[in-house]
Amino acid sequence: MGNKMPSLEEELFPSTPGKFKIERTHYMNRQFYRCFASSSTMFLWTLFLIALTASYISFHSFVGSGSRYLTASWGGIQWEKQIRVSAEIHRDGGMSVLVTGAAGFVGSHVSLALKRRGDGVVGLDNFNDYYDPSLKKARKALLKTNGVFIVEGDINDAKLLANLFDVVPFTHVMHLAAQAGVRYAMENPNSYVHSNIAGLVTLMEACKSANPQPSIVWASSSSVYGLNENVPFSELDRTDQPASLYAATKKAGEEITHTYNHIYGLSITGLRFFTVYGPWGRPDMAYFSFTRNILQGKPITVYRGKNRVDLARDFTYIDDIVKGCIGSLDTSGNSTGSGGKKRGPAPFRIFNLGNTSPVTVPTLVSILERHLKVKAKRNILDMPGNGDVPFTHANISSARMELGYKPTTDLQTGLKKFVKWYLSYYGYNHGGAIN
Ligand SMILES: O=C(O)[C@H]1O[C@H](OP(=O)(O)OP(=O)(O)OC[C@H]2O[C@@H](n3ccc(=O)[nH]c3=O)[C@H](O)[C@@H]2O)[C@H](O)[C@@H](O)[C@@H]1O
Repeated sequence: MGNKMPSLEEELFPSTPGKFKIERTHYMNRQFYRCFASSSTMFLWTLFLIALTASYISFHSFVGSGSRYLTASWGGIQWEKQIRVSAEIHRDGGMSVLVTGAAGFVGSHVSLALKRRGDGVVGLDNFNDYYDPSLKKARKALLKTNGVFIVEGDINDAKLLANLFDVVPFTHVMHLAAQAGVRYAMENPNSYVHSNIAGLVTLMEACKSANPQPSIVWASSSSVYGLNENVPFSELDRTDQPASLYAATKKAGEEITHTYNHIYGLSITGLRFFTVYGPWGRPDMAYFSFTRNILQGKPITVYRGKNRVDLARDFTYIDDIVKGCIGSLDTSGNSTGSGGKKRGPAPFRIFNLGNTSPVTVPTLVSILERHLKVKAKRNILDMPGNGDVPFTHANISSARMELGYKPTTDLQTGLKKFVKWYLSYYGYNHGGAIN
């Protein structure tokens, strides 16, 4: 009997289902001939096979729903192990954070920063194709080499969320998964409802039922200020005049999270991000698509507001946003509920995270031209009624006071870092479509 027998784990969790069948048949045939060489050996083999079958059945009842573990893309012993390892905390007083949208722009940066300081991080992302999924896969690979495991799944999958909370008692959730983009909401409105409303509620349900309940920090948007004209935008200004469906779903998110805070005692911090940019950024955003088109010698469309006024944004560099996110996690305070019941009041906070110095879109283009050393072909167009707002400008005194938030990167410096990354990632001759 010189042949190595497959271990129980190899039998139950073959690397591919096809391999399982072939190897097993082959193995059985060999054993069949050997066994029948002697009847006493045959008796022993019968006993062995009965024992093997019994342990197979009992193992399945132990894991609860065997079919899910063997057929779903998530689940299983190996999967759980990767999650536990990724969630391990390596510093005193550290936290274990579930980061949704971890393969996204902000999500990947926050995950890395948390991991580097010793916190446990598990990512969740559905890798949808709103923009080139290969960029998301590249971010995933970067996170993997830094010890962050990203689960491939959707925040609408309540079973998956419950399972994740069963495996790891997350202290915090950094919720960054969303359908982003202001103008795309006219093309695909339902994707905003799916991720920003339905997905958010499914996540809140999972958080409220988890024991212990995590504290939640999540991404709202500067777009909630909509048609507000008070500048700079303060958290106390009105936010009931959204200009796009995207903004409306983010505003709805602020109201939805408030009810979960009120009814279930979940600690909630909503962050209104102001046009975040930087390395590993989102290809659908203006600074990114302008860079691609300028390098390819293609024209760019620069929108202009009423009365030929330039549009302006309070562009905020990714590293500053990451600091704001981590400051929010560190100061979030605990959720108070348990068993789905509120035990006392919990914090409910909303902060602007901006740069406090708006820059016009034509100036953004000029900075890019300088860094790229290529002149842009500009098409100036009156802003269509597509959900855009003319300008944004953040008042950040609240975030400064409560989170110690202090942006330090101006647009010129931040774009230089972006261009450097862009050229190293795509090269000068990146010809393929980015979106
Ligand atoms: O701060 C926010 O809340 C939002 O910031 C960005 O939205 P937006 O400011 O519209 O960012 P871009 O799409 O990069 O547009 C920036 C500016 O460039 C202008 N633009 C955009 C595209 C284009 O082809 N031409 C052009 O002039 C837009 O009108 C806007 O004024 C993000 O895309 C949203 O996900 C985020 O929530």
